[in-house]
Amino acid sequence: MSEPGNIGGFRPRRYRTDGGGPDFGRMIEALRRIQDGITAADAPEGVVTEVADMLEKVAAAVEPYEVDEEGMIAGRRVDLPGRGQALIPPLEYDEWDEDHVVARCSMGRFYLGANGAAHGGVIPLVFDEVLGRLANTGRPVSRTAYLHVNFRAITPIDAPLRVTGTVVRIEGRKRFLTAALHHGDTLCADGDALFVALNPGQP
Ligand SMILES: CCCCC/C=C\C/C=C\C/C=C\C/C=C\CCCC(=O)SCCNC(=O)CCNC(=O)[C@H](O)C(C)(C)COP(=O)(O)OP(=O)(O)OC[C@H]1O[C@@H](n2cnc3c(N)ncnc32)[C@H](O)[C@@H]1OP(=O)(O)O
Repeated sequence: MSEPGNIGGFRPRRYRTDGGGPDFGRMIEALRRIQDGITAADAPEGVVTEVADMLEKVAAAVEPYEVDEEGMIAGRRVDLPGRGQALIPPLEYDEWDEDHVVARCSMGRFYLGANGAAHGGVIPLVFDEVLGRLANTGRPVSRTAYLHVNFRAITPIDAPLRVTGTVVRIEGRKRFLTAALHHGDTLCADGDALFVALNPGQP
């Protein structure tokens, strides 16, 4: 299923149209490979130097095109895995409505904590992303007031994971949601969150 086109009143900016245009998704996919590849590598000195030179050239190529937040593409391409923001693991959504969401993802070496387990910080990131978008689906924009996470079992990297999110109840501006992360039948983590709808003018 493709991701919904209008979330919480935000119209995602689509840089590439059917008529062509820059392939932003390909660039972010390459960046994700770089993140995973560099994290996993123990390369010889010549390769490290060569890669550092290339990355400095990459940085110099994009820096002249810096725009303010309104003009940004990363994080706004809701049709791309992880919204085209390389911090967020590449989430693919299978089910989505105003009450629940089911998504898949796999976390590469970039997200490794230790001993094959994902870093504990990435799981709240995934929950905040999935629940934040669910909380804002068909509703005015809200922000996370709290997000409580229970780590039930290690979350393996390079393995298929399933993320579910549910809207439990809504009380005025307050939206209470729960999330779960599974690897097969194993519950790796669950959590509950409060999102509060923003008042006019609230950042
Ligand atoms: C989110 C915008 C993204 C924009 C991106 C643009 C385009 C991209 C396209 C699509 C993307 C779509 C979605 C984005 C995906 C993920 C979103 C992630 C969301 C976040 O990652 S966002 C960052 C982290 N987040 C913050 O940066 C919040 C900092 N914070 C505050 O901004 C305020 O703190 C606020 C607004 C939360 C509340 O402040 P406030 O002044 O408006 O309201 P107040 O304090 O009166 O609370 C009202 C009632 O909530 C209760 N309450 C409040 N806090 C509580 C707590 N902790 N525990 C228990 N109860 C609590 C009170 O007790 C009261 O309850 P009652 O009414 O019953 O008394």
